Amino acid sequence: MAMENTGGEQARLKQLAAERALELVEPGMTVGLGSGSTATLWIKLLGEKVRDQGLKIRAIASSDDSEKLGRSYGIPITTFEESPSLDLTVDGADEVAPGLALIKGGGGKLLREKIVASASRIFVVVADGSKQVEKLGKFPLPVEVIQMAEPLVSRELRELGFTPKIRTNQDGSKYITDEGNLILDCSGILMDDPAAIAAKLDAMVGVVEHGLFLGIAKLALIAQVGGVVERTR
Ligand SMILES: O=C[C@H](O)[C@H](O)[C@H](O)COP(=O)(O)O
Repeated sequence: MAMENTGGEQARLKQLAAERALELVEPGMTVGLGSGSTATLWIKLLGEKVRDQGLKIRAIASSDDSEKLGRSYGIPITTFEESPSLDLTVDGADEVAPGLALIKGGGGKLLREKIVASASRIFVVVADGSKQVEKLGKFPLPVEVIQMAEPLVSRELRELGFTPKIRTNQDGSKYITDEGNLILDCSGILMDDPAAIAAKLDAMVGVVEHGLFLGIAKLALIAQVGGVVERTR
């Protein structure tokens, strides 16, 4: 276990999960490109297949960064107008709990990630073993909010028992999402009933989206020292 915690070993495990997920891609598919370090490894592998082996796919990206990366390999980027549903999306997660309940959004991309994931026939999570938890919530839950509503939403989140913190950049400025909103990182609750919390967040005016992905993932590819474990819902 100790080895899994070292940065180099964690990077190797992420790569293993990404490699396994590449096996799921078939010619002709429309795929969703996730965001974050693990999804990035998968996009690079996919991009190499497109660039070097002529694999024919189309993609919709869950962030500006992933779209740019995909385009750099020549992956054709499409839209929901042209392709209303996706065959497969591969994305990372910050926490993976039983039932494939997830916290996502550590990189701030949760809004488009959830749109892309929800439009996918198969949503696959790629992660190293450190992301597995029994209960969600040790990783602060990212909640994307409209800027002017932040004080109101923060108050409601505190009433629920969360400690919300506005996400900032390294220079101390507020982190702004690809869609121009703020992220509140909400700590303080280990979730016995994530669905109940999701319902409360969904009902808050000013909340654009939150990082609880429940009932969306069909498969998780979790890379551990012994190999890649497949977990289904
Ligand atoms: O907003 C970011 C995404 O939800 C990422 O997929 C998540 O934070 C996991 O990222 P990583 O693979 O870098 O741990």
